Amino acid sequence: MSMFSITVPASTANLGPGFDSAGLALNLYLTLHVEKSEHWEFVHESVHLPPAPDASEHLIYKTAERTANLYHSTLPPCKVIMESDIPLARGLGSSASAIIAGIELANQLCELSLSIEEKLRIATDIEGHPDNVAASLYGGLVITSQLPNGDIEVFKKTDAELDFIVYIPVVELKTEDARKVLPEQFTRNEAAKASAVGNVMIAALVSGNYELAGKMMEEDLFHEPYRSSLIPNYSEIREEAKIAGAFGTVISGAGPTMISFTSKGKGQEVAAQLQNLLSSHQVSVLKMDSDGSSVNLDVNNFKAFGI
Ligand SMILES: Nc1ncnc2c1ncn2[C@@H]1O[C@H](COP(=O)(O)OP(=O)(O)O)[C@@H](O)[C@H]1O
Ligand SMILES: N[C@@H](CCOP(=O)(O)O)C(=O)O
Repeated sequence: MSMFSITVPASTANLGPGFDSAGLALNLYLTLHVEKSEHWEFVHESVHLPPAPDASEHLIYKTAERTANLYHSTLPPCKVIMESDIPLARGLGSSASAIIAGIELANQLCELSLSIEEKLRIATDIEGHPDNVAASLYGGLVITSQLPNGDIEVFKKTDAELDFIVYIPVVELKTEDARKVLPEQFTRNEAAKASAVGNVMIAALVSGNYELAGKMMEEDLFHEPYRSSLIPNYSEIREEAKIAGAFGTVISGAGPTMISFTSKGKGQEVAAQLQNLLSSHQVSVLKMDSDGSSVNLDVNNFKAFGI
């Protein structure tokens, strides 16, 4: 008998030049059903999830324990039944969604009453960058910046008139590996050019000038030039999606999935054309998730368990 469930959306990060800053929540979900138990146990019920490791090795448990410890609290043992639509290590923010789920789990079990800002700060400490975790937590399009004092500023927008097409290859690419190919440093000239591209892209995206936003997405200088060789069919997907009518196509997060932005209602047509060319990719049309993570209490059961 479930006490509560936690739902967390997937996300796409960067949107081209918004490296480690821009994120957008997508309507694929990680769901946890949490039951009281004598000992910790995870049960994975999805083709996207590998067999569950020991609880002590589970990213969600480790995140929940770290969160509880931060507030000098102890997690009561639970059985967690997990379902997921989010493919792992494909650039759709699976680790960020798991981290948000772990924080929400500790927040409920230990009655921490964390604010959304506190959740974001813990999640960013664990993930290393705020883009995916902010999108999964807040929903919508988020533009984030972590300040030197650790505070994280978040701008959120939910009214983008867009469809999103994801091209998911069979192969995995760990974010950790895709970060290793990036330069440690940029010259002032390189940094100025790269941030100018990002500035115009964000201004265009937020103001609804999607033609310009798509054009600038494809001009990224922060990460795409270094990662493109790791991405199956990178140039072909960009070129064919443009011909089919997409505003722009970029690497989703650290890849290997790519994502196109099209006008609302155009997604299916573009996806159908690209799926014909990409027999080994899964091509899907997704929508923005506007709400971010949520917790649904089964009030009767929650009280009955005395938590
Ligand atoms: N629901 C989950 N439960 C446990 N671990 C997860 C879950 N989702 C992701 N992970 C961990 O995160 C890794 C993928 O993270 P990462 O390389 O950052 O790719 P992604 O782009 O999918 O976030 C997986 O290999 C797994 O170790
Ligand atoms: N800004 C990060 C985003 C990683 O996203 P993921 O979905 O691949 O985990 C990066 O580009 O490394």
